[in-house]
Amino acid sequence: MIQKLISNIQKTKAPIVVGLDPMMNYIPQQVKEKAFQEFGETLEGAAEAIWQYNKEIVDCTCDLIPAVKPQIAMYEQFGIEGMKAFKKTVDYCKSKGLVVIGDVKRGDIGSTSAAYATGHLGKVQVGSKTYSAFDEDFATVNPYLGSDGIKPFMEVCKEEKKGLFILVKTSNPSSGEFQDQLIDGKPLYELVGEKVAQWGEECMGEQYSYIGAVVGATYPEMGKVLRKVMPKSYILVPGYGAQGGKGADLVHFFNEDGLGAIVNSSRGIIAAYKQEKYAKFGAEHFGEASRAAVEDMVADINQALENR
Ligand SMILES: O=c1ccn([C@@H]2O[C@H](COP(=O)(O)O)[C@@H](O)[C@H]2O)c(=O)[nH]1
Repeated sequence: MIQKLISNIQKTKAPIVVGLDPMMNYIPQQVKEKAFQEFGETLEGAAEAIWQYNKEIVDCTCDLIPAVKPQIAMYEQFGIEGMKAFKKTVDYCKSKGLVVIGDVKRGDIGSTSAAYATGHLGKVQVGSKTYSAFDEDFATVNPYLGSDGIKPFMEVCKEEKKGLFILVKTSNPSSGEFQDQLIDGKPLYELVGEKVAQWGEECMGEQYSYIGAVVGATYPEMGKVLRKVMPKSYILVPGYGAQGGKGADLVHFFNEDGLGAIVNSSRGIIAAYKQEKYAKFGAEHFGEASRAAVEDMVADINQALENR
């Protein structure tokens, strides 16, 4: 799957991922009204609105982008109906040739991690039959329970040719409270980065490992260090746009080959129609506003890479 991600990035010349984080207040009124007319103001109605909103954004952007990152929390809050919209979104994006990164941030004791890995990346056994439940291509994983929480995910990735992005240095303002703590003079995020590089060696694709890392765009200096610590790991970089990250901050997340990083923007793309810059599209043409925001993001990052 890492090879498909790289080939999609090369084909589109867009080292970006669109975050499908469909919060209700981003969904235009006309989409919600139509869904509520059909299903009422119910969890099913909310899930239908999410699905229609995602579908329009994907239809308007899929030829420009290599991958999407649905954030499971935005679906899970609507219970089973929300999870059905999550699954429908995953399947639809895959049918459009996109790589799907499930932002699920799982990780637990070994036996529980094994079940998470089966559900999101693997196949579950039911009697004599097996089923792929959610079937994303990559999943985000929290490493802070240690190796036994990660190994079951790695095993499933090896079997299924899927991949992981392991949280190393997150983009949020308080990520340093724990992640920057020094242990024998080294910050914890660097130790986790070293571990990711080690795990990655066991899981090599042709050029890059299918065990990648998450490093926030909001910490470019740390990104520069971590790029060197994990030379063969793809870095998923959230924090562009709504959290303040810009193309110029991101050049050191990439390797000299122009590969090695994929930058996420969620609100900046899916709610672009609410920004002054894209207001001309109006809520009616929210998908076209997202398309314009994708074009601008790709140009910003590629220009920064050309000028480095
Ligand atoms: O360190 C991290 C890890 C994950 N995220 C997720 O990425 C998106 C960011 O959304 P924006 O709207 O582009 O800010 C969201 O799903 C987060 O849960 C992150 O931001 N930082």
